[in-house]
Amino acid sequence: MSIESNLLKKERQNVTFSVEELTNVWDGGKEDTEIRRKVVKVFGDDPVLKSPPICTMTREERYTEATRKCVYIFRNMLQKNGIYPGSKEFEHFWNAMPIEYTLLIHMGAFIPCIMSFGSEEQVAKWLPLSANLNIICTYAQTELGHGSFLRGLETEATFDRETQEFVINCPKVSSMKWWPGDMGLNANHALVMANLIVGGKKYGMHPFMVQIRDLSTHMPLPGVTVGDIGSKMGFEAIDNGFLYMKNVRIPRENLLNKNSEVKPDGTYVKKASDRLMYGSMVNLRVNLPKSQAIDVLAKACTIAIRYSAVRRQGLLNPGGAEVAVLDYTLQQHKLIPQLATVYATKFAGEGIIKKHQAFLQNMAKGNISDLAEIHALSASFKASVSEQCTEGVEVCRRACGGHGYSQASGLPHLLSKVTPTCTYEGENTVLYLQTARYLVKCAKEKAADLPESILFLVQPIQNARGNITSLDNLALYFKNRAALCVQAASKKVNQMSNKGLAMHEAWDKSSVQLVHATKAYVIQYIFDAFASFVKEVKCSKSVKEILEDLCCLYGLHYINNCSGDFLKLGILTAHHCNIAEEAEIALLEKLRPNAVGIVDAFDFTDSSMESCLGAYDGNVYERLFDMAKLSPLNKEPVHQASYKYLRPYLLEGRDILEGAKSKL
Ligand SMILES: CC/C=C\C/C=C\C/C=C\C/C=C\C/C=C\C/C=C/C(=O)SCCNC(=O)CCNC(=O)[C@H](O)C(C)(C)COP(=O)(O)OP(=O)(O)OC[C@H]1O[C@@H](n2cnc3c(N)ncnc32)[C@H](O)[C@@H]1OP(=O)(O)O
Ligand SMILES: Cc1cc2nc3c(=O)[nH]c(=O)nc-3n(C[C@H](O)[C@H](O)[C@H](O)COP(=O)(O)OP(=O)(O)OC[C@H]3O[C@@H](n4cnc5c(N)ncnc54)[C@H](O)[C@@H]3O)c2cc1C
Repeated sequence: MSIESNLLKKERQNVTFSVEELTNVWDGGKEDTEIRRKVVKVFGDDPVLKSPPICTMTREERYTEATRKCVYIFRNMLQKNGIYPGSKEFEHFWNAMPIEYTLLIHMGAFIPCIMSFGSEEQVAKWLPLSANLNIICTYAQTELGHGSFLRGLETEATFDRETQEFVINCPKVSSMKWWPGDMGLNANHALVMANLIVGGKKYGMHPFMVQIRDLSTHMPLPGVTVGDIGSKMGFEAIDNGFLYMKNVRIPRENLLNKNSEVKPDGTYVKKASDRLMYGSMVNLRVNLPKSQAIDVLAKACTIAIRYSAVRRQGLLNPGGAEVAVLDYTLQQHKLIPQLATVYATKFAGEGIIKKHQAFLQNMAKGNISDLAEIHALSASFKASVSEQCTEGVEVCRRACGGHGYSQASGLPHLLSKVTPTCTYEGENTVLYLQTARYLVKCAKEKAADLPESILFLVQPIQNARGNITSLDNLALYFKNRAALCVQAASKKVNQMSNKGLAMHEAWDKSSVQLVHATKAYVIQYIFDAFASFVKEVKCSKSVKEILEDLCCLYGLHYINNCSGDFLKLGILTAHHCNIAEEAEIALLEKLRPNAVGIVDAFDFTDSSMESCLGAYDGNVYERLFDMAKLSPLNKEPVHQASYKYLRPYLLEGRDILEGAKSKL
C-alpha cells in the first residue's frame, strides 16, 4: 500500500461519526441510499457503459461515446430497471449517469415542456414518441441576438389561413436559434419559441413543434439550416446548435395549445395566464441546481479534501515531519466552508422542490396564486446556488495546486460543467432583478397579504439574545440584513423616482442595491432552511453535531466574508465580528478530523469523478502517472511534430556538443 493510501486509511480511522448514517441523511433515508446504490451498481456493472477516460478523447469521440451511451440508457436501461419519472429510482438516477451525456435537453427540458404546454391530445401524440427516442426534440428559445429579453425574440410564426399552417421564419441572422442543446446534430424536431402573428397582429412568444430533419435520412428539411455551434469552454459532448429557418411550414395543430389556441378561422383564444409561458423555465430553475451545481461542488470537495489529506508539503513544526496540506488552517479555511455550502444548498433546494410540487398540484386545479412567489424564489435560488458552487469548485481546483490544473484531476471538467449554470436557464443578474421586482412589491404590502417565506420583510427588526453564534441568532442576523437591504433598495428606487426620474431609470440607477438586497434575501432563505432541517432531522447525536457545525460554519463564513454589510446596517458590532471570526476558525479545527469522513458520506464512485486526485484509495501519484501514459501524445516514443520541426536544430546541437566533447 502506498504512503498516500495509508494516510487516507488513517484519516478514516479517526472519524468520530458513522459515515453510513450521514450518507443516509444525505440521500433522504436508509431506503433511498439502498435505491441509489442499486441504480449506481446497475449502471456501473454494465460493460456497454464503459468508455476511455474523457481526458484522453477528442471532442468528436466524446460526442459519439456520450450519444451511444445515452441512447442505450434511455432506450434499454430505464424501463428495464424501473427507473421512470416519479419513481425513487429516477430521483437518484443522476448519480448513475456517465460522466458526460447528451439528450439532456430532449429528456430534461423538452419532455417537461410538452407536458406543460401541450393539450391532452398533443401530449398523447408527442410524449410516447419522445420517450421512446422516435423523435429527438430540442428546446429552441435563445437566438443569436437575444437570450434574456424574451420579448425581443425575432423568430416569427405567421398563420396562413388558406393552408391552415404556420410559416416559421428567422428574418435576420440575429434571429436564428443559437445554443439549444441536442440541436446541432441529434435533434429531428425543435420546440421553437416564436412570435405568433395572426392576420397581421402580433401575440408574443408561443411554443411550436417544428420538424427540422427527415426521419429516415436525418438530412435537414427544406428551409432549415442546422448545425453545431463549435467548441465551447465545456460540455464538449453536447451538440449545442444553430437553427436558421426560412419559410418552414408546419400544421396549425403544431402550436402547443394548452394555454392558447388559433382556431381555423384565425381567431386567437387565450386559455390561461401569459405567465405560464415561462413555466418550463421555473421547472428547470427548481430542478437543475442539485445535479448541475450542488453535486458538482460535492465532487470537487471530495477530490480536493481527499487529495489535501494525502498531499504533504512543508512543515508545521520546525524540525518535524512534512504535514498533509489539510492540516494548515488556511487550507481548511478554503475547503471546509465549501462542504457547508454543499449541505446548505442541497437541503434548502429540497424545500423549494417541495414548494414547486405543491404549486403544480394547485395549478392543476386552476390555482396559480403562488406563481409570483415560486418564480421569485426559484430565480434567485438558481442564481445564488450556481454562483456559490462555481466559486466553490474554483476554490477546490486551486486548493490542489498544480495538479488541480490537470484534466486528470477531474476538476477542470467539473468547473466547466458548473460555470454555465450561472448563464443558462436565465442569466443570473437578470434573474436576481426578477426577484428584486417581487421583493420591492412585497415590501409595500401588509403582512396579511404576504406568504410566510417573505413575512420577515415587513415585521419589526428583532434583537439577538445570548450566544451570538447560535443557529437562531445567525438566522436572525440574516433576516434582519435582508429586510434592511430590501427596504434600503426600495427607498432608493422611490427617492430617484420622486426626484423626477422615470420608473425604469430609477430602477436602473438602483439596480446595484437591488441585486445586493436580493442576494441577502436568498442567503437568509438558504440559511433558514438548512437550520430548520438540522433542528428537525432524526439522527444520532454525533451526526447531528456534524450537521450543526456545518450549518454554523455556513453562516459564520458568509458573515465573515461580508462583515462590512452587517456593521454598516448596525446588526453586528466590531466585537461581534471578532467573535464570529474566532468561532469560524475554531469550527474549522473541530471539523478537520472528520473532513474525509464527510466527503466519503457523499458516496461517489471513482468512475463518477474520473479523478486521479480524488479516488477512494488515495493512490494519487500512481494514478497520475498511469493517466499521463494514456495521453494520445504519448502513443509513439517520438512525436512526428517534434521530430519534423526540431530535428535540424537538434542536429546542430548534437554537432556542437560532440565537437565540444572531442576538444576536451
Ligand atoms: C433525464 C432528465 C430528467 C430530469 C430533469 C431534471 C433536472 C434538470 C436537468 C437537466 C437540465 C440541466 C441542464 C441543462 C443545460 C442547459 C439547459 C439550458 C436551457 C436554457 O437556457 S433555455 C433558455 C432559458 N432562457 C431564459 O431563462 C431567459 C431568461 N429571461 C426570462 O426569463 C424573461 O424573459 C424575463 C427576464 C423574466 C423577462 O423580463 P421582462 O421584464 O421583460 O418580463 P415580461 O414583461 O416578459 O414579464 C413580466 C412579468 O412576468 C413575470 N415573470 C417573468 N418570468 C416569469 C416566470 N418564469 N414565471 C412566472 N412569472 C414570470 C415577471 O415577474 C413580471 O411580473 P410582474 O409584472 O412584475 O407582476
Ligand atoms: C451551455 C449552455 C446551454 C444552453 N442551452 C440552451 C438551450 O438548450 N436552449 C436555449 O434556448 N438556450 C440555451 N442556452 C442559452 C442561454 O439560455 C442564454 O445564453 C442565457 O439565457 C443568457 O442570455 P444571453 O446569452 O442573451 O445573455 P445576455 O442577456 O446578452 O447577457 C449579457 C450580459 O448582459 C447583462 N444583462 C442582460 N440583460 C440585463 C438587464 N436587464 N439588466 C442588467 N444586465 C443585463 C447580463 O447580466 C450579462 O452580463 C444555453 C447557454 C449555454 C451557455
